[in-house]
Amino acid sequence: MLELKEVSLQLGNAPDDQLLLSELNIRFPKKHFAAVLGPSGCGKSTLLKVIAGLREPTLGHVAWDGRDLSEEGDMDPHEIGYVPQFSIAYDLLTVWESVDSTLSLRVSGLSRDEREARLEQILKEVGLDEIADRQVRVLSGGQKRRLALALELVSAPHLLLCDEVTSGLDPKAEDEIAHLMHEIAQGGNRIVLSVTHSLRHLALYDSVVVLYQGHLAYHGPANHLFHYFDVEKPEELFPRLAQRKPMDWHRSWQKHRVSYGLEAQENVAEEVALEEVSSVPAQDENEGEEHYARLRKKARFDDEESAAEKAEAEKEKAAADEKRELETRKKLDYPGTPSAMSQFSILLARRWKIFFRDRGQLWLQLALLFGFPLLVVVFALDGLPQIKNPNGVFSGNLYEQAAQTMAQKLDMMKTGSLVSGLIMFQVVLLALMGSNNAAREIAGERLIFEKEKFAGVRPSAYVAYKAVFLGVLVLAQSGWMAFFVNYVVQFKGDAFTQMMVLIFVNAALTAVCLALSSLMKTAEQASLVSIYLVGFQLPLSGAVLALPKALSFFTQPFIASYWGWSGFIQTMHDTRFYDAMVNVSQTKLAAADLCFWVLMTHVVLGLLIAYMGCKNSQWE
Ligand SMILES: Nc1ncnc2c1ncn2[C@@H]1O[C@H](COP(=O)(O)OP(=O)(O)OP(=O)(O)O)[C@@H](O)[C@H]1O
Repeated sequence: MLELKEVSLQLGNAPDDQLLLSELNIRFPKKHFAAVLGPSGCGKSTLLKVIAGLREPTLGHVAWDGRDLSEEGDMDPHEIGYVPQFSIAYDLLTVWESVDSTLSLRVSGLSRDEREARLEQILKEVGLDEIADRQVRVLSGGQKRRLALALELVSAPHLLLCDEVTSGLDPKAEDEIAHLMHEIAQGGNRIVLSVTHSLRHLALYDSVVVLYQGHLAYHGPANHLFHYFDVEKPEELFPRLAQRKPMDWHRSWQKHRVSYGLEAQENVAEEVALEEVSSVPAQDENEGEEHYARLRKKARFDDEESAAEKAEAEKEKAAADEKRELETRKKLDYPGTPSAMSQFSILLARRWKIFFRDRGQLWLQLALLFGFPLLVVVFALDGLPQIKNPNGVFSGNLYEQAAQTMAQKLDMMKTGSLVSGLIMFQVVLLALMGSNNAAREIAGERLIFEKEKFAGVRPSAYVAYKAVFLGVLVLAQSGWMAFFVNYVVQFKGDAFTQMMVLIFVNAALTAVCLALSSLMKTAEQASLVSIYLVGFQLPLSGAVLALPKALSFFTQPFIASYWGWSGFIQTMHDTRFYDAMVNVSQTKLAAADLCFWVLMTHVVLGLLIAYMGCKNSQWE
């Protein structure tokens, strides 16, 4: 039994702040399919979120089987399924892969055969078994809704919350999905709540909840609905609601709930009600009450015998359902949620699959990987002989030798400037790659992640897999950049340390952009902020123009390219370019060790913030 007791939700603390839900008292028995209806913005989705534990009620509480969820903790992820309004599957995975990865992420301990049998059964149940190998991106709207339901069925939840699962579908697809939800409610011993705008399938629902501006205007059998609101056609319901104040509907329902609510259904045989319900408007309170009292009495005497038989049959069926449910649960619940390590490897394998299937992203990565180092080399071509062999041999008389020394110093200045510029160029390009790697990584799939987190995926497993996936990209990008550029240009100094510096710069920007990605609401926002961050790397590094001291004191710690550039130049400390590079830039270089420490701090802080960003909920 799901029970809402005096549930209210207010946006702020002030008395006149918007009230999204007001003193809701609703009970749903097991094996129940209920519709949540109401005009747009009346609080239907908010109600589902409160039940799901995604939003805390300001007052009142939600209880499941007598357990107060606000005091004794939310339901376990496997107990509850939530189908949100947005798509929760990756376009590039097939139907089978989507359900398979969700099952693996949510339920542990199944053998390969058991998993396959379970997958086949679920896909059959939702009618997707014929198109199991089709990619999500080519599914129709109705098929996507079926898939969303399939993803929730993997853990056989006791409570399934569906937020506008039928909206935007053509009438045939809408019919099919509504029937499917009905079957899901009947087949398992579960409660299915469906938020909907559609009044087309009222006969399918065991009960209908009508909300009006956060107030409960009705919760009872569908066949009493029109009578209660004194309307004849479904389309008259919402205009009818608008004729009274939300509080009046609330009060009216308080008065009539015993006559019209689910309690009334228990007493009044459905056929009698359907047959005899005449137009008794809700406002004619006394007449309405008497009418229903008469109906209840008649129904009790007429159907006493058949009601007893019916109750017996229902009891038997419920026991059989319970047994079947228990058997499924033995397999699905008790093994528990997979460990963080298993979730990590499932998520990582899935990410690589999507990465290699996303042709656009793959080509872009390859273009950056090979194109950027080539670009650096092109800029180095003119100065290559000097970089490779800076030592000239002087000849001639003293005057000529002095002129040669002067010319060599000028050359050295130019070469030093070129080398410093090439180092900064590499650093900035790697910063750009870092931002391209990570900016969309979390924000671009935030709602899918929120959904998976709700279903039991740990933020630690999620951030760890992102770190490893992006780490591989960083190693490939920085490793190849360092190797290729050094091979052609032949920088002096320790090549390995230079490669490490480049890896750390890329990793620092990748981690920081991942953190931004976890904090931003949309992928576009995250990309924009990350691009600004990269754009400021060059001017604020001090490599081109020396910064005012006061400014550099505040900005330098955050500018990874300064530390990368500085650290790289320090590897050439013993070469003849060093002084030239230092003189050209006029910016004080940091010690090599310090550069590594600061870059490492960027990486660690970036990942830490990404973790905290992922822990925070971002459903809105
Ligand atoms: N975090 C929030 N801040 C401000 N207003 C909010 C917030 N969450 C919900 N609301 C407001 O609460 C009201 C109810 O929103 P909700 O999404 O529950 O409505 P709904 O009945 O599901 O609407 P629809 O049928 O259009 O999806 C709306 O007016 C919405 O703007």
